[in-house]
Amino acid sequence: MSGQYGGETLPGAGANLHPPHHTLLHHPHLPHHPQLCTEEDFCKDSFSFGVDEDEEDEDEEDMARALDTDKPRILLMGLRRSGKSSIQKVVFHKMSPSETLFLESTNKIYKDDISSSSFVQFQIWDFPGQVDFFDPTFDYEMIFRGTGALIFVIDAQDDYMEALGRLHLTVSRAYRVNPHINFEVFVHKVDGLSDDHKIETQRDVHQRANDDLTDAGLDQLHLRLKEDGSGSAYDKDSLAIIKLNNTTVLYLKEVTKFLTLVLWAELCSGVPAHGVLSILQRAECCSPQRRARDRAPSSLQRKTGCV
Ligand SMILES: Nc1nc2c(ncn2[C@@H]2O[C@H](COP(=O)(O)OP(=O)(O)OP(=O)(O)O)[C@@H](O)[C@H]2O)c(=O)[nH]1
Repeated sequence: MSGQYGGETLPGAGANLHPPHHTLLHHPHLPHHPQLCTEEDFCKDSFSFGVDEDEEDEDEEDMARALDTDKPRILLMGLRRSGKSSIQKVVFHKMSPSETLFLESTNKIYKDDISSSSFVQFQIWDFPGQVDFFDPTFDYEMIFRGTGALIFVIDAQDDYMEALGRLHLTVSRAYRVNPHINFEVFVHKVDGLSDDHKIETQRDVHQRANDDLTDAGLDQLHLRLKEDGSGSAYDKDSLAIIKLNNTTVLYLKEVTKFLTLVLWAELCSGVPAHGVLSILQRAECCSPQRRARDRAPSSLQRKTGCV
């Protein structure tokens, strides 16, 4: 892996990508939540499968607590090192892309409560690279049952055939448990690809993923990609729109050449706003009371049905 990523070259990057700790995960402008603090706090607020016995009780309690909530849940899944934790931390914790070089591999499921207000609340669950559906301590049925959206991350710089196999397994299992899950495929790490190669990769992933589903008799399940390849990666039409339920809609957009996604909303003002806080605040504009006060819907509002 190159040491350059996110526009900055880090001294020693590449030589040692995993020093023991990185800095704060909590962004001062995000509403404080006990589950969004330092790395230590963050780690405590996780649960796992296939762990040491003495950790098991605690993990089960965490799991029970996490499942016992009405908050919409987004799962981040994909192969090891595909960039799941980076997406989560850049989007929701304002970590800089270059800092993600130092992220350690996730070996537990990390759940993250995002609570911007009483109106917009949801959980992001970041999974370790290789979820073992056959591990008896991993109750995937229970997890999928309460899931609103599943984001599958694919590393575009890697050979993605294995990722496609894993995507198929994951989506077909999840769909059988809960056909209402919103599936999103993020072809990630496109910064290393030329524009043509990027579009080609996205199309190929899309085609193969849907062909696999059709072959498995799941043609009613058509996967959408974050990018449709029809225009620039930075067009606002290339937004990933994740509807978690009837009231919460997330918008994820690739805005820099290097990484990834920021939440974006122009729900009410028509003026794009970047950053998780702004979208979460703006998402509140979608409340029925607020909508009643607002004027004619923007094109994005019409597109998303959030009018
Ligand atoms: N070039 C490039 N590298 C990225 C991008 N996003 C993440 N990375 C790097 O990819 C590596 C793996 O990122 P992680 O976020 O830890 O990946 P993960 O999927 O959570 O990995 P596991 O925890 O092992 O499942 C890190 O070194 C990141 O800096 C990107 O958009 N472009």
